[in-house]
Amino acid sequence: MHAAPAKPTLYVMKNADEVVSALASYVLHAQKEAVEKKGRFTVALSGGSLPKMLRGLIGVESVDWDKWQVYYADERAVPLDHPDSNHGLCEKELYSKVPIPKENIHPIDTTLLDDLEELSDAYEKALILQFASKDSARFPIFDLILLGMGPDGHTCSLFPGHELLAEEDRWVAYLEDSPKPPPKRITLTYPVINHALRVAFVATGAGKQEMLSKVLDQPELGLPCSRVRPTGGSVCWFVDEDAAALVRYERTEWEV
Ligand SMILES: O=C1O[C@H](COP(=O)(O)O)[C@@H](O)[C@H](O)[C@H]1O
Repeated sequence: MHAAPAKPTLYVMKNADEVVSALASYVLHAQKEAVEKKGRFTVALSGGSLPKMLRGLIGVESVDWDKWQVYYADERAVPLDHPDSNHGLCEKELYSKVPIPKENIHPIDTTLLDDLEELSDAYEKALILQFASKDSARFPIFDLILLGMGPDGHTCSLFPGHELLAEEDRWVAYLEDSPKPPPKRITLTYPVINHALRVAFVATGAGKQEMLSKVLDQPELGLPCSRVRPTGGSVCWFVDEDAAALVRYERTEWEV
């Protein structure tokens, strides 16, 4: 029998700083559980506003950085030092400030930037190496996927109305028509996101109010963020009061 898709849990904090510390405890808990069970912690990070929100982990002794294996929930097809690179942003906001081994970070292969099919296939192969063969595991099971919510309700590089919302087979897909620049990107697909053990969204600020209410209060709209419903895992939202101002969805008290 298949597990039912998880219902989102909503944690609302007073402000962005409280989101940062709640998120740090949540990530640490996920890390501890994963390392105890498997000796490693597989994480997919987003770009945008997310990397900065991980600052609560910087300088924390109980983070086992050498056990982290970091991938990207989505990436832009640009060189790693380009201002649009999600990897570049994570480097600036996180990796440069913590002792994470370079070999545990898995960026895209920038020799393949001219051929997006090759680029996404190569990223899928990198996942296969980490998570066993594609034949033995239908989809990889990340310990944690950290996501943001764009102003149009997109997450990863899965945009409203885009054909990739219907992808059922590939682990990593590409697009050349992202409505948000840059147009060329690769992204994890829903089957991968919805097989993760934990998925956490982070959204702060009044600019996210309307979209957050649509995503949580009107899932029937089918916005990309609303389609994140892991089966066998959990999905939660870490937001601040500014972002949650219009949301009617039930809140859950955050317990450290
Ligand atoms: O283009 C992207 O946007 C989303 C959302 O960004 P945010 O700045 O509104 O948090 C991000 O999660 C994704 O990784 C990125 O490529």
